[in-house]
Amino acid sequence: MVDLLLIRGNIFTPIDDGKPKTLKRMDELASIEDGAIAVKDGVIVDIGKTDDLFKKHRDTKNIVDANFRAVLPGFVDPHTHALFVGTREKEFDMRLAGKSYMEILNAGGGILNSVKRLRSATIEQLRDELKKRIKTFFEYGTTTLEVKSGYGLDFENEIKMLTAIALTKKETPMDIAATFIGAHAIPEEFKDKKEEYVKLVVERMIPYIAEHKLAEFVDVFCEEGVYTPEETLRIIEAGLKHSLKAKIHADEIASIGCSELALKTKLSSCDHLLKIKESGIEALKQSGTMATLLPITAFSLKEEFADGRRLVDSGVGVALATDFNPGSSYSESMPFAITLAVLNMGLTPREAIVASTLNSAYVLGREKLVGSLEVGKQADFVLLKENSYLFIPYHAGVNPIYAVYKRGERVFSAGC
Ligand SMILES: N=CN[C@@H](CCC(=O)O)C(=O)O
Ligand SMILES: [Zn+2]
Repeated sequence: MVDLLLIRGNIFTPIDDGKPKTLKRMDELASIEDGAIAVKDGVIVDIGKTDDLFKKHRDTKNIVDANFRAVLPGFVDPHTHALFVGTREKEFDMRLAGKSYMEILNAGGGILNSVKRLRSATIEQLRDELKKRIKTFFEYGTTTLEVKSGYGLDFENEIKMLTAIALTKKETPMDIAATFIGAHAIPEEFKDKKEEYVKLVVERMIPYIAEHKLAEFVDVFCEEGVYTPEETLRIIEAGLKHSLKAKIHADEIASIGCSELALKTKLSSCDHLLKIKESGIEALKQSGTMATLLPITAFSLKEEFADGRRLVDSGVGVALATDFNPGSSYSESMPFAITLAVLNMGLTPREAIVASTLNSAYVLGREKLVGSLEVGKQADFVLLKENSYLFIPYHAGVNPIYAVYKRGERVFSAGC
């Protein structure tokens, strides 16, 4: 007997054929009108037409009627800074008045503002902050989430952040991928001795984090005035040597050769890419590195959006993420990211869904578990209020999510 039978859904899903979706394949969603999904032990064991599945599994006690709502894979958000203390709405106001993101950071605000507050928090406070935010992520349909460190910027506080993430993982059904980004800014105390800090990251933090399995990924803010491509490469190579996977923030504010690193080392993803040049696109394409685009950040910073259309047409695998953080993107909403990607980055609605599910599962190395609704994958799915995924960008600015299931258990319902 199955544990759950979802019936009468309009199912839309990418079909996983063993590699990230690129080019025309990114614009394809399989659909089952009046479809059903059978779930056993949190995993999809059958999927097809309601009539067929109902005959086979009608003895189950748990039947959910989707009432012809759209059913999609749960969103996979592969880039967030969701663990922080305190918001930065005053900086938002300063940006509206004309100050730039980098001016605020260079004056000791921005990321460094969040660092001051994080350092005085306990692990338990951090865990509670993250748990609270995970509730909101579920409400907006995210069922797999990357969370970065990067507001500690010293050994003790980076480890504290990653320990809080590990603690949270035990207390939530959300699947969390932890990323170490000790090189997220230059700590104030290392302002004039960045090389010493890079050494600390490479020689002390990475080996400790890898040994204690506190992170899956290493990340670097590769940017003008922050970490150079050379420093980034050293940090990434140290992470890879210790069996972490690697990703970088690249070409967000200036193009200084960061995405081009994809040709020199093994990166799971280059993220942001607002200012990517042809050489960067070529590097991603040749190396098969994914591009993770963060449209809410461009929107909040009032910057020109990354050219998603050009990246897709060049054959690069594109994923979408919220970049949720207290500075440049204070939104947990993947539906909002999808809306902006469709309206401002030139992606089709289908490409934006694939970028938020299967392609982002590839970025996090979870493609065998999540990202599509297929037999053998986790029963992570969302029911929309309406009958088509098109309502996500079309009915913009409202939450399109009706219910969310993680491993076959309901974790959010709009009615409750
Ligand atoms: N650009 C660097 N890091 C984050 C912002 C973090 C913050 O401002 O707190 C980003 O991806 O946008
Ligand atoms: Zn980021």
